[in-house]
Amino acid sequence: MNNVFDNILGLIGESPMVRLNEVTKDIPATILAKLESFNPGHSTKDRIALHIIEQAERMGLLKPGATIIETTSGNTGYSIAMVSIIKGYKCILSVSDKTKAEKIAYLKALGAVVYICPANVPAEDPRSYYEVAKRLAEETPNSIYINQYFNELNIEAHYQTTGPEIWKQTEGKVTHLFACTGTGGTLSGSAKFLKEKNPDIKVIGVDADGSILKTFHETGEIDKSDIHPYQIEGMGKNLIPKALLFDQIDEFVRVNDELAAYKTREIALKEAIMGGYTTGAVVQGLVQYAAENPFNDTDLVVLIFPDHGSRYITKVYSDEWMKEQGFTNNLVHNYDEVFKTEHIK
Ligand SMILES: Cc1ncc(COP(=O)(O)O)c(C=O)c1O
Repeated sequence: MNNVFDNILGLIGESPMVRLNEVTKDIPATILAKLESFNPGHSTKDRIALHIIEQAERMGLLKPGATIIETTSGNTGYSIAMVSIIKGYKCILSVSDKTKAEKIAYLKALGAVVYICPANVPAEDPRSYYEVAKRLAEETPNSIYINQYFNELNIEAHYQTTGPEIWKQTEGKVTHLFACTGTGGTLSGSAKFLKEKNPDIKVIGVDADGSILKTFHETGEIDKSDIHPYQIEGMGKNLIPKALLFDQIDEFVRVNDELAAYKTREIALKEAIMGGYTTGAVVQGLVQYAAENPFNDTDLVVLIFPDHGSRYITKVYSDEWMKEQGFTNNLVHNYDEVFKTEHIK
């Protein structure tokens, strides 16, 4: 039999790449997007969920009927819930209240128990999703806490899969790698592998306006004045994750909610790739970087597109949501022309 798998987990990894032809056409380099939405859980987080859970099994930490606990903005939760079903574990997730209802519905559809916690409290506040997950892990017998922000297996998952895939897919010709950083695992693990192959590869992290990561990379200091609420889910942080290897990253660019939102919509309209909000953010990061650091036609740039747009239907893909945010100053599209819906009565 060909292309047949024992269960859904067999489909994790080996995500395809697609050339961007329109949204980056002013940049002379070859730009390839690695589409992590082709994982069965529709995001890059399938890789870490499978790797961390299987590593825990190998170490004898997971007994039958165990409970797996995690903090997540949605994607990691979906992936853990998916792996838990196939492997017979229970799954408890604490999520931020920035997470849209449809993302939570996805988690519940896969049998997860979900705790919704306030986003805009310090990480050490007992109501934060970090602290809630920690408490639940302490209170629940026969449980493990994945702790993706502080788990080095998060980096290892990408070191063993995403990095080698990028090397193989580009036949070793990749010159630049861009990814949004949340836990930092995707970029750190991929970068570590790729820089071992070729130390000249430039690695650029995309941070959120409202997050401390870019300043920390440049100064080694946490600047609390950087911190403010923002809308993009899954990237940027108000703490320093251990899964982020700052020394593997050459530079950070910081993108804001508004420009990332326009770019997400533009990618859907011009490339027919309906990515999540951080898909727009990574392309926006490339555009900003390219304005300061010109590329040439021998450069081969890989962008990680972390997840699928179906999880953002009531957010960045909702015209009403865009207008509520004040994101109406779109230089690329005329809202009335492009975002028009006609009702025939
Ligand atoms: C939508 C989305 N994009 C990007 C990222 C960043 O990936 P990483 O945590 O590996 O840095 C995440 C992580 O939570 C995410 O959910």
